[in-house]
Amino acid sequence: MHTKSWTRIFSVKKLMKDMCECFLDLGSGSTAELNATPPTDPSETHVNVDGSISTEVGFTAAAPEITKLPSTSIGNDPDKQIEQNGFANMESESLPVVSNNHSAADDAEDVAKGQESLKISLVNEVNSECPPSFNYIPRNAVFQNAYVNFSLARIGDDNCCPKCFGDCLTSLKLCLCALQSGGEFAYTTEGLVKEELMDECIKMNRDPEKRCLLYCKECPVERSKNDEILEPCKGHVERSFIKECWLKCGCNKQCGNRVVQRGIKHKLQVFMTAEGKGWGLRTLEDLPKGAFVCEYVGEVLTYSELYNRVSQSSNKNEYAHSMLLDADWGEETELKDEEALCLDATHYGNVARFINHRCYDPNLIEIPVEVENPDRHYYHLAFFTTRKVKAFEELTRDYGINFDDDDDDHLVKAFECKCGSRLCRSIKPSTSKCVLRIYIFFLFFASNL
Ligand SMILES: C[S@@+](CC[C@H](N)C(=O)[O-])C[C@H]1O[C@@H](n2cnc3c(N)ncnc32)[C@H](O)[C@@H]1O
Repeated sequence: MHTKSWTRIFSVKKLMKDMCECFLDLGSGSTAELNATPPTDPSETHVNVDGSISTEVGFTAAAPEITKLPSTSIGNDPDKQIEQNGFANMESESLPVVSNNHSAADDAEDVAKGQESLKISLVNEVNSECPPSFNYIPRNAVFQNAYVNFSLARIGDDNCCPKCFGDCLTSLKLCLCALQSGGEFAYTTEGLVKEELMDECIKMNRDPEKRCLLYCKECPVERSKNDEILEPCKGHVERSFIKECWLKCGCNKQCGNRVVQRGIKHKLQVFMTAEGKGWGLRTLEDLPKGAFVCEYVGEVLTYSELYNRVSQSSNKNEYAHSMLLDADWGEETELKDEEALCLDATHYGNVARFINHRCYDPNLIEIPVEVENPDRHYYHLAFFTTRKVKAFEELTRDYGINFDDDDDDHLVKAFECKCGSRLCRSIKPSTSKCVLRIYIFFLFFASNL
């Protein structure tokens, strides 16, 4: 324990790396701090809410409501072909619409193509870049090997609240679903995540040093590498779950413990960021703290399926749109391949694929939400606001990237962060901090001579 905390405070490798960066900085006379662009003040942004744009749009036709996606040969081939179930024809016939014609304008008016209860517009007032081509899906869809079984028979009476009626939130007795959300209802009667739960989630996410990590006995991430020697698990952040009422519960559809399953309820817009982060997502209305914004939707893949996609791809940033469903990893002795799941929104996804990263103090946080599946291998990743958010503010989340390390296992590869946070993790240390670190470095070596 003592050694662990000492290595956390003093990492020789990190110190050497910082020193090299500092020497380079001193030589060039520039620091990332000086280069960091502050985020645009939302109040100064001119927004075209009606969705009219001057760009071309390249969205493909939306996927039908399916729970199984066909096998795809997605990889480094830009002309990806979908091989089975006649999807190849559907794709090539409707792909891609890249012109300033009527359907492009329609796409800009509603990125979701009518599949959400609200239209989600798209604007680009910064450059002439076209939005990426992807299939909008409002709900997760299983790709191939992932084991996701929504059978009612799998939900035991202690995994739902069959004896409840009406609205569980207003009932005097705590329902069985609430007991699985840490012993209380996660939501207020206004449909917001309760303050205490939100603050606990923020604390768990904010400081990587204080995160509680769960370790798998045999980690699917390491297993996928197929190396001769299986590396130990690097750990998965422990998270609080929300359990929502569902089909087998006795309450009605309007029950206050059903929020994420109702879908997007606040007006959102995809827009081109001015800071060079590419496309981003913003709210068009003021949001209170704890409000549900959207869930991260994509193809449900096993980790090894995702690993194969990434390793076959020549563009290492292509899979920046994927997230692990690892909140439960490390709880069991051994996780089977088909139970170690992740979401990939690269080719099929929803608006969440546009959410950019902000270090330390983003205005969104992801919380695992259990709706259909009692085993927690599969769950929904839902984004809620961490504070009040003003209309036209960009919505951001912390990807959990450590810009210092060459973290090869992270699905999103490190980029030059332009989040503008005062506590941005990719900002190199200032000259004074640098001098101090050099001093500590020499002290350390002197004391070891
Ligand atoms: C999930 S995508 C987010 C949407 C993306 N901006 C787009 O145009 O599709 C993640 C990618 O967005 C970019 N990005 C996200 N946050 C950023 C940040 N704070 N600074 C710079 N680039 C960022 C990086 O290229 C990253 O790999």
